[in-house]
Amino acid sequence: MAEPALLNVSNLEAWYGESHVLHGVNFNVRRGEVVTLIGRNGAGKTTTLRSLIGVVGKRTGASTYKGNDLLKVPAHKVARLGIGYVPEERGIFSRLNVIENLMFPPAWQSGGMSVEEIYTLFPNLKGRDSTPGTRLSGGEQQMLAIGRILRTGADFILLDEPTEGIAPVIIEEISAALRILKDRGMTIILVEQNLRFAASVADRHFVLDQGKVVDEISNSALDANMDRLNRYLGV
Ligand SMILES: Nc1ncnc2c1ncn2[C@@H]1O[C@H](COP(=O)(O)OP(=O)(O)OP(=O)(O)O)[C@@H](O)[C@H]1O
Repeated sequence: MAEPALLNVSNLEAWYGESHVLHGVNFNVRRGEVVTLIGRNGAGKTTTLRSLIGVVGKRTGASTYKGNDLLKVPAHKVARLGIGYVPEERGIFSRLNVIENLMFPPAWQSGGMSVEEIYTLFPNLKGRDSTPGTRLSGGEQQMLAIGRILRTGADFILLDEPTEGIAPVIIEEISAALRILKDRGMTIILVEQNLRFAASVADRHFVLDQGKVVDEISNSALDANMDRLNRYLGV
């Protein structure tokens, strides 16, 4: 029998105050998979990630993860389940240097990466311990934001637009790092607008439109479905 999904999101609805943003999101993620959420600006991709970790207003539906309904888990307890969130704005502290940023979150689970392993994964960070976090380039800050989460022992990573505003050469390095993490058994949900990058790491793509998942495309079928996808994206 097929292994049940690691995460099963069913009929997820979410609100910011009076504003009803998600209208019944359905998708699942298997252990060790990389899936993307793609869609136009405002489709609800970031809100879907934020709903999983409990930082929206109201949520309804269900989101089953390792036997827990995430919709019943308060935001401050989600990290203890091994879920790590890397927000689009990255959240690097300007008053802390690289190593202080890296050491900031507690290691919630055993099995997290050591600082050395993080520097092997992201060599740009090596030798930069005392550089203030915000002196790094955007791409290096993204590496630091991902590295910081890997140290906590999280094995399920929610990554919001890691390539936004980042130089192509660094995008390739992040893509290579994500493939290494996948080989190590990590499960990743990636919100992404850069289809080339998404295709370089993902197994499946879920298309969001107006607060719903309207399509699922396997990575191997991406090229054949480019016209359909571009219609969703309004390209
Ligand atoms: N804090 C908030 N308060 C009220 N409405 C919000 C808030 N954040 C987002 N929204 C609205 O919710 C909708 C979905 O936004 P969301 O950020 O999830 O979209 P997205 O698909 O991630 O797009 P983008 O790529 O632009 O971030 C949009 O209409 C947005 O204006």
